[in-house]
Amino acid sequence: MSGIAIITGSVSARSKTSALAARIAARLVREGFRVTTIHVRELPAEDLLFGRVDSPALADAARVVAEADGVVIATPIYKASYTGALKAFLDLLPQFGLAGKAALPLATGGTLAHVLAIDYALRPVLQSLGARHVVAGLFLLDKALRLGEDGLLDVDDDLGSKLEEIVKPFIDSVIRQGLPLPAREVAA
Ligand SMILES: Cc1cc2nc3c(=O)[nH]c(=O)nc-3n(C[C@H](O)[C@H](O)[C@H](O)COP(=O)(O)O)c2cc1C
Repeated sequence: MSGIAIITGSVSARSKTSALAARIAARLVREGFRVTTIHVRELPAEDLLFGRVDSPALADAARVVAEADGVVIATPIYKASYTGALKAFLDLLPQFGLAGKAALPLATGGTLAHVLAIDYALRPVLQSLGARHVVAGLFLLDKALRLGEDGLLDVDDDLGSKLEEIVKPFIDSVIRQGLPLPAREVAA
């Protein structure tokens, strides 16, 4: 069974981004993946800031990423980019910590002015970490996301089909990486 690591970058306890990530997690579990979610806000802040990679909580989180076949990164946009908390965690990963993995970038934000933050901010860092395939991501406006009392995301048909559109290529990419390369590519 392939493993997926989901990394959420919100610092809020009641987070629309984390609710979005939970929805994606449930979809991936239904598909048969083993899913582990790392909420960066739950990692020890001082260890994160001081780059203590050997702290047990950070070492565990890094191991989850290392062992995953695919990674979903879900972040709110802060100051036109992904959050500093997320960056602190990504900085602790090895230089090519996403090598061989499929990656799905997700962002929530308050303004469409920053809809491209996925492409100009998040995608380059995933590529620099060696991700094999960064699939098309999704930016959602916070006002389009509603949380229920239980903290779960209300998903109407429109949102449901947007999520399906981005999850399917990610699943295909994770599955494809387990397949042998065509002979022509191996010989090259
Ligand atoms: C400190 C801070 C900075 C923000 N900066 C931006 C921004 O530059 N662009 C934007 O679109 N939204 C910005 N937002 C809005 C959040 O991205 C948006 O509300 C997001 O959905 C919050 O996600 P969460 O509920 O998971 O924390 C900012 C919010 C905060 C708290």
